[in-house]
Order: sequence, then structure tokens, then C-alpha cells
Amino acid sequence: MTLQPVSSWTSFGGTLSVHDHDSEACGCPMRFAVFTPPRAKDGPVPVLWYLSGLTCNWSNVMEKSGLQRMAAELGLMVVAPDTSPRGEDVADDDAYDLGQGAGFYIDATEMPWAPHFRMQQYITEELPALIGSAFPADMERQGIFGHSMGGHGALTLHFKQRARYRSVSAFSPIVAPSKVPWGRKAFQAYLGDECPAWGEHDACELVKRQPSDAHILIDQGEADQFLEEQLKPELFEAACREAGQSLTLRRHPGYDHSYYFIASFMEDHLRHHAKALKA
Ligand SMILES: N[C@@H](CCC(=O)N[C@@H](CS)C(=O)NCC(=O)O)C(=O)O
Repeated sequence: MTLQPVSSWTSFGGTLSVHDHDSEACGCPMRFAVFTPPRAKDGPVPVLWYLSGLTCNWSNVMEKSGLQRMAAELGLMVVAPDTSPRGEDVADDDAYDLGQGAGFYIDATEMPWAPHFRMQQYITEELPALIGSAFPADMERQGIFGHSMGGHGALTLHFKQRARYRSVSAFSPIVAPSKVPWGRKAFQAYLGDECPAWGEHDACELVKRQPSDAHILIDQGEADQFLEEQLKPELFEAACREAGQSLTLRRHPGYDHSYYFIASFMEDHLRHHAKALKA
């Protein structure tokens, strides 16, 4: 697997670098960004995966959240993958919540999506192998977090691969995709008609099947325009209570769905992961 360098900047003594590579899982070129903290000069550092929301790519979190200062201080590597396969040969939809920019971190089984929309395999297998071989990353210490659709990805991939992602948190996550319009539309398209398989990609279902040992941190703005229709954190709160899952869900008056909200609480999330990963 060859990495093509796209950009590189020094930031807070570390490096923010952007790379292209040909993805086998997605069958197209993919782009991702890595923040490497200064401490990585002394040896491998823990890796934190950030999964973005609808319409995003690597740049939203790297340009708007201000994560570099605290990731540098705590010695965390942060990887920001894209949210879907992209390109002229890749299926798409005119709507912002389906197709390119809306991969939902699952492997599609339905046409026309199945040939390229294999984001679960890409994020959990192909990209970790690449990061482990090309960067000073301690792959025994990985955590995962994300925003909105990426919060859904972080929670579900944690439950699917608890040994890989030892720490987990989310900003305004979609916690019950089987029950809300964004998730139902994507699952219908990528996985087909509603069936038990949908539950395998739904954080509320997964926690009830088997809670994890991790302590989950979720931040949610109360002025989020998607709160009541798409996010419904109360469903995850109830599922965690029923399952005995350790959870801190913080509701913040006045904050919306934007990166101004994410930037306000990014430090808390990085500290949450650094503590769990013993950075
Ligand atoms: N109104 C937005 C809906 C999508 C949206 O709010 N995306 C969120 C994630 S679900 C986001 O992070 N957008 C990019 C940004 O704020 O930088 C649009 O149509 O683009």
C-alpha cells in the first residue's frame, strides 16, 4: 500500500499530514489526515480515531476543532478518515445524507452501493494496518470518537471491536439509526429492507446485547437542530441504564450541532481518551 503525501504542516510541535492511497476495501482512492504529536519522536503513541459527520471529510475536525494543542500536550495521535468513498465511478445521491459524504461506517450489501461503500472494513481493517506500518502508532492503545454520523460510527465500532477500541466518546451522536430518518434512509439503501441485521449497526441494540467495560462519554448540545428528530440521546441513556453500561451523558444548554460546540468540549474528550489509554 503506497501513501501519496498531499500536505504537511507543523502544528504545536507536532505534524498534521494529509495522505492519499488506493483503498482495496473501497475500490477507489481515499484521503485521510493524521496529527502526530511531538512525543512520537520518542516512541509509539496511542491512536485516536475521529469519525466525522454527514458531508464532512478529514478537514472539518482538523481545521475547526482546535484539537492539535491538546493532542500535542497529551501525546495522542489523531487520525481523521473520510466519511465515504468518493469519485466519478462511485455511486452517489443528490441528497446530502446518502451516498458520497454519508457512508455511515458500515459495509453496504445492496446495489448500487455495495462495490465501494465498505467503510467498516476500511476503518477497522485497512486503515489501521496502514497507520500501524507507516506512523509511530501504538496499535495496542487505540480509542475512537466522532460527531453525529461519526458518533454512531464510534459507538458501534467500539461495541463491534471492543479489544481494538479501548476508549470511546461522541459529540451529538446518532444513537439509534434504526429508528430515526437519517439512519433508516441509509440502512434501507445500503443494507436493504428492515431486518435483524440493522440492529448489528445500532448502538442502542448493541449495548443491550452486551455492554462494554469502557466508560462512555457523550456531549450533546440542547440547541442542536437535529436533537429531537435524529439524535435522541435519551434512547441510548435508557439502553445503557438497562444494560448496566457506564455512561456520562452531558447536556449543554445553548450549544448547537456545529464545530463551535465540538471545539468547546474537544479538550474534555481528548483527556477522557488519554486517561483510558494511559497516554
Ligand atoms: N445543513 C448541513 C447538514 C449536514 C451537517 O450538519 N453536517 C454536520 C455533521 S452531521 C457537519 O459537521 N457539517 C460540517 C461542518 O459543520 O463543518 C448540510 O446540508 O450540509
